[in-house]
Amino acid sequence: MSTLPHPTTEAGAAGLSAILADPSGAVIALDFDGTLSPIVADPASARIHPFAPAALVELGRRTRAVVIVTGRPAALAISYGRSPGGLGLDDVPGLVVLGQYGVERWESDVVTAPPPPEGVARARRALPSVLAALGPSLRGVWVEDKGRALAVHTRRTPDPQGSLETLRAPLVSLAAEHGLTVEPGRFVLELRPTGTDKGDALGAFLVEKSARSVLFAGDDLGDLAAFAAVRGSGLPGVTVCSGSAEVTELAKQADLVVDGPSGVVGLLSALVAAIDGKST
Ligand SMILES: O=P(O)(O)OC[C@H]1O[C@H](O[C@H]2O[C@H](CO)[C@@H](O)[C@H](O)[C@H]2O)[C@H](O)[C@@H](O)[C@@H]1O
Repeated sequence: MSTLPHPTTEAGAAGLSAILADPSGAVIALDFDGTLSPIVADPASARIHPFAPAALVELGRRTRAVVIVTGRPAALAISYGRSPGGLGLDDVPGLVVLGQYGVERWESDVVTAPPPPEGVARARRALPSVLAALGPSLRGVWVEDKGRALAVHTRRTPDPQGSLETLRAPLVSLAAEHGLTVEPGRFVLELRPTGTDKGDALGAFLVEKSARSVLFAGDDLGDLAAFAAVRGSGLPGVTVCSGSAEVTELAKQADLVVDGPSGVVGLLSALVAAIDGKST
């Protein structure tokens, strides 16, 4: 028997009640890093929480849709979304991944996306000299090239927050010069195409699926747009914060705060049990 956590807001309580009363109309939407996948120092070593795929498979069988809304390339979320020797995200019935802040869509093993804007290639060429000009204080800064975006990470520098602040203004200028936007995250600043965010992606998905209710869980600043989309949809909905000491803004705006990815997985499992009438 698992216990379903209670939202602390009226809107969240109404959202959760609507999901439980009519699961076949519910969309369950989740961020990847920091929500389904514990934060690690090396982004290439990130892997989904081992119990997440099983819970999502069960939710996929009971709800309108499960969707991952992530800054990662969609195919990478699928690749990192497999538990060792177990189930993977691609086992979730009908799963859709909206990757790179909604620019890419993965569905039934096929990724669709427009070509990256030319500005990304220009920023890629200019970035090394921008970093070099900032000097040795940025030792440990690492650039993750995502094809249609460049993520500049500071987690592995001696002073991750200080390095982030040093980088902010030069990267904002570089982005502006090449028609890109800067997406701030957990010890990362991403240069990515303008024009869409997680809120646009989730909002359009809810319409596409004729959703009657929604739950969205995230952990980082880029997830605030998805929180706004839940409220802006006019549907009963629950916003969930995968809590951490690194980001506090999301918890202030969430209907429910849980303890990181393990708390999210506990919530998803309890939701399955509650839908089946088996939770406390
Ligand atoms: O939208 P998300 O699924 O949350 O992806 C956002 C970014 O997450 C990744 O970076 C974060 O997770 C890393 C692995 O745990 C961590 O090392 C890093 O400090 C975090 O910022 C990813 O590397 C980015 O590409 C994503 O856009």
